[in-house]
Amino acid sequence: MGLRITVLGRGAWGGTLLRLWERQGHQLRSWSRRDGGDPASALQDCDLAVVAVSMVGVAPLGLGLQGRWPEGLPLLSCSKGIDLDSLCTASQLWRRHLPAVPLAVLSGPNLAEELDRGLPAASVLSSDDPGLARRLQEQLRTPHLRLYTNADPIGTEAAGALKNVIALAAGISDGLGLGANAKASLLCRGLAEIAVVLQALGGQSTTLYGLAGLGDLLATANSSLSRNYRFGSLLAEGCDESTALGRIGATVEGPRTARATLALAEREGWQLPICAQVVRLLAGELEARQAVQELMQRDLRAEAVA
Ligand SMILES: NC(=O)C1=CN([C@@H]2O[C@H](COP(=O)(O)OP(=O)(O)OC[C@H]3O[C@@H](n4cnc5c(N)ncnc54)[C@H](OP(=O)(O)O)[C@@H]3O)[C@@H](O)[C@H]2O)C=CC1
Ligand SMILES: O=C(CO)COP(=O)(O)O
Repeated sequence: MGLRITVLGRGAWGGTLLRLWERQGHQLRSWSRRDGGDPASALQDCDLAVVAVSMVGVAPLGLGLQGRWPEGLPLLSCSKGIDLDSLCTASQLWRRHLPAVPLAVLSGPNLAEELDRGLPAASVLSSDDPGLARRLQEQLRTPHLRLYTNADPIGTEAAGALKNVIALAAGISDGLGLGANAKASLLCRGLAEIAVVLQALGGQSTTLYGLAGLGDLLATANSSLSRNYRFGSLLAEGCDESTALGRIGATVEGPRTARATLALAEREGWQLPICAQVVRLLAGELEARQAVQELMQRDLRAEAVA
């Protein structure tokens, strides 16, 4: 039997998920900020709430729904990033506002446009509650979207957030025409930076090499369908942040996530050189080629991750 699913946030990703599951025979309803109205009313009499708003929308939405969430209604969080104000992932914010909500995270190499075209993809459903993850895996899979489970929501989110920063850097590298060696080196050292954050936040290293980590990094760092990658190539052309954001005209999570991650890194004493150069570039402190040069000239070290 089909589920009654409410999608909160009908942007590119929310819209794609809506169409995907509607085709599977589920009953879909949605709410988006541009509709106005009360999101809580869209949650009445449904079996699952899927949240696909940008990271900036998570905290205000959580605040607005606090104390008004239907008891026992599971929430599937699909936002990828680290919130700049709280330095939290989406599920950490949801836990703050809705402490008792049954919570799962969806993340993986899922460029919306490819899924809309009916191309095959895989993704991971992550929850501290293995029963919830397995139930959603069974109910939400489609012939074109193969779902796996894991029990590492924080690692899954850390990987999904940080890959956007590295995909942005990959767009810069390709935009500057630095070649395959540079790109491969950047992705490897980028993966090492993702590992630092993931492990420090309590995530599991298997997640790093799974769909939400390496999988999503490969998809977004190699596709011009990725807004983060395209944003990076615009920086390489010499655009500043606001011009590049204006040209893309949709959510680009990498810049805010890079700033939030660097704030965490400064607080916790992590070394994240690529992320730090992205933030300096965004601030207009240096040009893209100079950022690369400085990365190449850092003190030599062993390859170890942390
Ligand atoms: N596009 C993709 O391929 C994928 C995206 N994601 C993630 O999904 C999230 C959404 O991305 P995507 O749909 O592509 O982005 P879009 O820019 O297409 O849409 C953004 C969505 O967020 C909503 N939103 C923004 N700010 C607020 C706010 N303050 N309060 C409430 N809602 C808000 C928008 O509402 P409205 O337009 O109604 O104002 C819209 O529904 C991001 O975290 C992204 O990383 C994950 C996997 C794939
Ligand atoms: O997360 C995504 C694909 O998995 C979407 O990437 P962009 O936000 O860079 O378009």
